[in-house]
Amino acid sequence: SSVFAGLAQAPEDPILGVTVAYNKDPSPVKVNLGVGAYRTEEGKPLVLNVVRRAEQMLINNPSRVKEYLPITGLADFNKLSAKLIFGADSPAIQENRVATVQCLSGTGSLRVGGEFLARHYHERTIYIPQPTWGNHPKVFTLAGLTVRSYRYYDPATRGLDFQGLLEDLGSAPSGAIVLLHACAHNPTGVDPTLDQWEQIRQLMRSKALLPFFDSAYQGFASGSLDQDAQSVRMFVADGGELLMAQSYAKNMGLYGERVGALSIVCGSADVAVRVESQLKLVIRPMYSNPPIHGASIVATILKDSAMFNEWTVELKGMADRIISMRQQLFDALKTRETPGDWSHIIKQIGMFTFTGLNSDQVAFMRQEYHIYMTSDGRISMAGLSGRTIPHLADAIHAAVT
Ligand SMILES: Cc1[nH+]cc(COP(=O)(O)O)c(/C=N/[C@@H](CC(=O)O)C(=O)O)c1O
Repeated sequence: SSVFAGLAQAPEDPILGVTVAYNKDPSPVKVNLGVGAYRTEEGKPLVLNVVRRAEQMLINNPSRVKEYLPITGLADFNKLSAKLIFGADSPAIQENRVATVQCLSGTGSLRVGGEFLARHYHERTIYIPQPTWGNHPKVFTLAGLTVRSYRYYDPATRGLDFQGLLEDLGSAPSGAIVLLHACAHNPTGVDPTLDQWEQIRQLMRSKALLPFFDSAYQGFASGSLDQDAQSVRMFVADGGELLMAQSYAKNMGLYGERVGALSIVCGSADVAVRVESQLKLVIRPMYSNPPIHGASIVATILKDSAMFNEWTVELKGMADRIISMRQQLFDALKTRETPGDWSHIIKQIGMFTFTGLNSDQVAFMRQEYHIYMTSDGRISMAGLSGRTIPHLADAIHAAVT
């Protein structure tokens, strides 16, 4: 017998469980469009050339050791990560008002930030977009925050519910925390325009709402690292405070290395010093200190201008391939005269298309066509290729007719 004999079987994760089901399917025509992980035209995971070069340099470095990193992580990596998202000319960086800690990828950065806020911030409520990344509510609830939603997506227009967003944030208690996707909103692929971001910023600052940015796709939405950071930089430019979770999983293809950073932009340098000291008390009993390998790869690339440029070229290549998948899927549905307006496929940006297909149609496509996607109708465009697009278009056509 076991002391855990009474334990219930937990359900599979809505996103990562799709890969579990996909792996069990023996069909030769199966396609995995679930997890947001980039695949090449040949359907294979991609290790960027610049990452391989950086790893080679690290391995060849005779003085390389495997000592513990500080609780806050690799110092070079932290400085370079802040520069990447806030900009090399960021006033907040120049005034030493940014506390940055290396965390376990985007998820770890969100969790450490959530725990820090639950411990040290006066407002325990965090407003997250409806819909949002499936893990967000669990991360913040377990961190000790109270999760509420703000309207974000309008199914009727398949666009932003901007009025609903402004109303919900307008009626939030002053000082509440607001989670914002920096770019390439997951799962909808719908981002506010720069004008709308400015209205959001004004409303939030007028109510002292605390921005918590989640940047998991910088460079993936537009292909430009700077363009995809514009929303964040508008908030930093006004001198206000914010939290920022960064992930290198997608834009540097470091999924399994778990490389990310949490930055807190503070009102003054001496506050930033105290914030960093308190972040260490969150991290030490959680995982003590972060892994060295992935952060060393990122620091090697970001600090060398030639490697940085090579990275931006490879990143744009990934973004462009995803955009061409959008166009090809849209064209394939047009050719089939599939009923409905599918223009959102080419209007949405980032890794995902929020198709509008319902859970029954998703289940049908899995059973009949071995297409694997999340039940909310989200498709990871990076999982497609010229070879699989016709098969997906056939499945969508059959599902809606
Ligand atoms: C918005 C967002 N934020 C954070 C993460 C966490 O990424 P990390 O690997 O911890 O750096 C992901 C991952 N999203 C994809 C993978 C996943 O669900 O874990 C996805 O939505 O498929 C996000 O989509």
